[in-house]
Amino acid sequence: MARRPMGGEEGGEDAVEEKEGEILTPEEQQAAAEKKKKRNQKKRARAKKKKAAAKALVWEKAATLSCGRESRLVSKGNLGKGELLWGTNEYYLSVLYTSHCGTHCGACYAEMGASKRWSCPVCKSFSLCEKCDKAEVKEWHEHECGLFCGVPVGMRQGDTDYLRFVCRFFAICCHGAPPASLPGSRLLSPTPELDEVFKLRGRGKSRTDIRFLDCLSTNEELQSEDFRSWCSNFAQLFERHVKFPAGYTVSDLADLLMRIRTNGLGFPCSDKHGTLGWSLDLYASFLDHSCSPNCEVTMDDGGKLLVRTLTDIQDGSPLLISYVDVESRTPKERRDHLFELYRFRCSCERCESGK
Ligand SMILES: C[S@@+](CC[C@H](N)C(=O)[O-])C[C@H]1O[C@@H](n2cnc3c(N)ncnc32)[C@H](O)[C@@H]1O
Repeated sequence: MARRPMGGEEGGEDAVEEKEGEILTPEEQQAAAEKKKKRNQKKRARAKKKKAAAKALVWEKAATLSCGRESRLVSKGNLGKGELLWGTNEYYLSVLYTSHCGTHCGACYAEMGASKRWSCPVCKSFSLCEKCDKAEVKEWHEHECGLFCGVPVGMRQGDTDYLRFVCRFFAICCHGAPPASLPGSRLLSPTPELDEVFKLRGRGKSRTDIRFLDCLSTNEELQSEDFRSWCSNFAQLFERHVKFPAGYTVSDLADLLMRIRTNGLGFPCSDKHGTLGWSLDLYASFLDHSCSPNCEVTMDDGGKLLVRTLTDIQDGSPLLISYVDVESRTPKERRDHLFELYRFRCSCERCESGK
């Protein structure tokens, strides 16, 4: 029987079919309405997905990754003071400081207080607030929890930031990215511009699917002998107790620990808010430091990492944040502090001019 489209463009999503020249029976009307409802649901889901993808890529509108031996983010177009450049929790791998594990939610990082709902009875290092207490989060946490509890008790005592970070990283390598309600759900998304950095830095084959971690610098020659041997001992001990992702070696892990120290971003990354923990972020970890920054990184209540401009910025200028509180320190104290924490000698304009 010939059909004609109704309600919308010919053959379009909203088309409801009816028999030509006939009045539809109530059953047919109901079936047509059902069909239309389903089509609209699909359409809305597609639009939502598209919107989420556009939102996640918002940084691309504001910045370009300039690749080379030194890589950095530079502005794309002129930017105004106070502009939000990007904000998402989907691209970072993070941990709370050990002292905050029982007081802050392990998914959104909000302080829990009375809203604390769940604490992992096995590792006792991961809690969830009422909002984030979801089955899929607990299920995914079991992967990292199993790794954490597989190492000797001595390794789990005291400060466990590095250990928890490595457990989360291994869990992602072996079991895939966390669900959307945990940070880092898009860490395994393809990032062609990072492939470019990777190639330019001559790092050979990527060790894991979280490629940006291989791109970041280790500043190995500037690390202290003590820290280098700590990294190497940690990696060897870890290997004795935990199965490594295929192709990943003890020396890859020792390098990762150095990268954490050199590139870890405290969040919220400003001394006035205090720091809850730290992360390595696929994009923000390519922001260079300046003692007179033009951007700042903070975190919102839902755990999104926000990058905002502090000044007007001209097209093609580097986007610069301050890794430490600079105003309360003399130039020498600033430089020493940066070296102590991040192992690099600051060569920003302000330091070069001795101010
Ligand atoms: C978080 S990364 C930023 C991305 C980095 N430029 C890269 O190529 O991977 C931090 C590293 O960048 C370099 N860096 C950032 N800001 C700097 C500055 N003001 N002076 C000298 N080196 C800097 C240092 O090597 C530092 O360890």
